[in-house]
Amino acid sequence: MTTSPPKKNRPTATPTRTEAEDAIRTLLRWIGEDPEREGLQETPQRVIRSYDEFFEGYNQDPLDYLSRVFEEVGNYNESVILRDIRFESHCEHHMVPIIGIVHIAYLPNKRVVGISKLARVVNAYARRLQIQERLTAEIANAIHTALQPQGVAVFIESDHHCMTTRGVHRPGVSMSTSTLLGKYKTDPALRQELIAQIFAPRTAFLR
Ligand SMILES: Nc1nc2c(ncn2[C@@H]2O[C@H](COP(=O)(O)OP(=O)(O)OP(=O)(O)O)[C@@H](O)[C@H]2O)c(=O)[nH]1
Ligand SMILES: [Zn+2]
Repeated sequence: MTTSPPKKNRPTATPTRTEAEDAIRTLLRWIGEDPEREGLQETPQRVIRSYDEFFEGYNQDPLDYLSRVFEEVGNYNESVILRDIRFESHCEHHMVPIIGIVHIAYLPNKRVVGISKLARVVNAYARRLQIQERLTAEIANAIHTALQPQGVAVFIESDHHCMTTRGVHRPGVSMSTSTLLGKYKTDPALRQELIAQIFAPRTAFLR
């Protein structure tokens, strides 16, 4: 599977910031607007600053976040599960938001990672142009490569704005994807237990 290319490996030369802002002026004219009217004069700069945030993942190496591991885990040998990690991405077909949640589980093999780093990995891949299937697989593969755990599972549920605000206009449709690696794939009982844990009702005090 191809992964989203980091900025430094991009096949085409990076335009200057001014060229990027000019492209926004072109789009403003395309939709019938006057880029010189007062309210729009600074919009190209604002849009490009927004792009810096939306697509910051191209400047991040997710494996860096997983490089600090902890090995003093006692004999902990059960799943580590993070549920409901919110993410914001953009679909690569229409460049409009995909908003959803990721659930991550891994079965450690003597090594664990700081839990915030898993959310950072999600961010590093989500803040690129994506399709959900690839986002799911990339998160799972990164954890698998970095931690070499006994198993990894990633579940994503999301809302694709390209289906709700345009095109087929179907609000309320959610897309679910999953990537299961290692024991979660090969051991049906473990998988079933995991799915029951991940999709169990949330404890009231954690809401
Ligand atoms: N598999 C997959 N499809 C996606 C994802 N995000 C958006 N899409 C779909 O990508 C497809 C692109 O289809 P095209 O026919 O090339 O584009 P389009 O003419 O804009 O299609 P419509 O959205 O049906 O109007 C659409 O069916 C989208 O719903 C995603 O994460 N995964
Ligand atoms: Zn789309």
